[in-house]
Amino acid sequence: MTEPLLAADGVEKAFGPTQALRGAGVSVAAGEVLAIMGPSGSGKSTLLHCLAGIVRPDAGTITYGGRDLVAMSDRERSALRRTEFGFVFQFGQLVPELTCLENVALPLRLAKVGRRKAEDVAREWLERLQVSDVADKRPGDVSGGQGQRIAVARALVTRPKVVFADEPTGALDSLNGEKVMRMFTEAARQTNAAVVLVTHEARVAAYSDHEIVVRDGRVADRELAQ
Ligand SMILES: Nc1ncnc2c1ncn2[C@@H]1O[C@H](COP(=O)(O)OP(=O)(O)OP(=O)(O)O)[C@@H](O)[C@H]1O
Repeated sequence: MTEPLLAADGVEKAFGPTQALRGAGVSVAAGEVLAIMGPSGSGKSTLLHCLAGIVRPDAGTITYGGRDLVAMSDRERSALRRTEFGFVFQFGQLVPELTCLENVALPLRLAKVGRRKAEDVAREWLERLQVSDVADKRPGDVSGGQGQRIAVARALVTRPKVVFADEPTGALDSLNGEKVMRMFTEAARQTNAAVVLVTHEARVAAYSDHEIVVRDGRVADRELAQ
């Protein structure tokens, strides 16, 4: 069995009186795409946020590359998110004032890569996601599917070890949603990144290697996708 890169066990999390997670466990290996499915309010996003070090669980363990994520300081976790994790969300993640190329180059610029080099690498990612033609447009002037492919390029440009995606195709029609998923999972596999994907759509989860179903804050089911 492949060694997990990221693993959670017995994770519990309450928001006031709401017990969002009640002992959830899951693991993902490098190069693997994991889909977290389940009904609305079952705890999918909370599990993703715990795995990504955004939310600290009340109990349970989360290990990333052999390191204890729960024990890390906020500063260490935010450094880890910046350097080793990438994120794709449903909406509003691109900076509207920047061009698509500048948006994709931004994480590299923040990591102190020079402008020319950052833009060269960003251009390669736009090509890979087949959105080179909108490089000089602003996010407000591109289609929803193009915008999500730009968001995927921006998440992958720093070659993160894990990419977290919460309903990345939730705002798209099925044709565009599948195109985004195909390009996203292909690109992630090429870089050997693990992908943790929250979705309620079976056709999106079909791009994963493993699916789990979260119900009432627990992992109800774990099965190999075909
Ligand atoms: N920051 C928060 N403050 C208070 N309650 C929260 C918070 N985040 C989540 N919850 C609650 O925790 C439960 C699980 O929420 P979560 O967003 O993880 O579910 P989900 O399965 O991702 O739902 P959806 O598919 O609707 O996005 C819900 O009852 C939700 O209202």
